[in-house]
Amino acid sequence: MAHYDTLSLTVDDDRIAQLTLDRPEALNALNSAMMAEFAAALVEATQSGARALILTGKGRAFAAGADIAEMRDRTFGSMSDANHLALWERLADLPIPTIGAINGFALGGGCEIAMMCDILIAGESASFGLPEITLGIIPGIGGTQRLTRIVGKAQAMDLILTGRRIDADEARRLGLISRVVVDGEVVEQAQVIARQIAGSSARAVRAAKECVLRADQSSLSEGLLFERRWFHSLFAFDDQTEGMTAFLEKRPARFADA
Ligand SMILES: C[C@@H](CO)C(=O)SCCNC(=O)CCNC(=O)[C@H](O)C(C)(C)COP(=O)(O)OP(=O)(O)OC[C@H]1O[C@@H](n2cnc3c(N)ncnc32)[C@H](O)[C@@H]1OP(=O)(O)O
Repeated sequence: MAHYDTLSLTVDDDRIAQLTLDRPEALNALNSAMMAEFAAALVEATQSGARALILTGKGRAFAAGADIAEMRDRTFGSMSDANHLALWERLADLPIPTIGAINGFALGGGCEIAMMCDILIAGESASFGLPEITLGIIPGIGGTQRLTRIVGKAQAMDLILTGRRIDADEARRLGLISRVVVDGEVVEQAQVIARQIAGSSARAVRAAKECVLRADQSSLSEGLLFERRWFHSLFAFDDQTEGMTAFLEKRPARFADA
């Protein structure tokens, strides 16, 4: 793995990649150096053959948002010419499942990156919010769009216009995250989920991810057709025969790429 200054990337023997944001002294504030390294690390993780990626933060935050010190003196020209913050979107395009393991603060851009993950689990004392309004700006890493799709207009307006923070239980009630776990066990629990995914058929996992994501972006009839076509196509591969044979022979399936 390459050396990074603002994050670390590991890939273990089970082909689980873990990307850890690593600027704990600034609560993992997302600066330009981290954004460039993040994009490079995603490429490296994918090329390593990883079957799932865990994203977490070092210290008492997942990430407390974009780096305010770095942004304060920026101008409209420098922000728009550089299409600032656009690189973070690469996470949403990753072909393998992503699991956000949220410890502590996930605010502003931290919350927005978390919402890009496919599966999101958080420690009991994690907190989420989009406080950009208090800085005289709005979310810039997809926060208004993703939050509205996830929780609906009224809740999104409430959270974005007031900038208030919510705890892990409220985030789960609203649908932002899927599981709340004991603080300190977030990464461990994410690894359990990642191993389960890595032991499944790689093609079926990819198909499932593409279909679920399609649900957000297409009409129901297009989504249903997309799902059915993927379903049919999985019968072209050995994993389907192996999965069904294993069930009938009452043994665990042994998928080729697991
Ligand atoms: C543009 C959009 C993306 O769409 C954004 O993300 S804008 C940023 C939105 N985020 C915020 O507004 C959160 C800012 N941070 C806080 O409100 C607080 O730090 C806190 C998360 C509530 C934690 O407060 P606490 O009192 O526990 O800790 P400190 O405030 O002393 O923070 C420690 C240390 O980290 C620095 N820091 C925290 N967040 C950021 C940030 N977003 N950018 C830059 N630096 C940040 C903070 O300045 C402290 O540094 P120190 O004074 O110790 O040098």
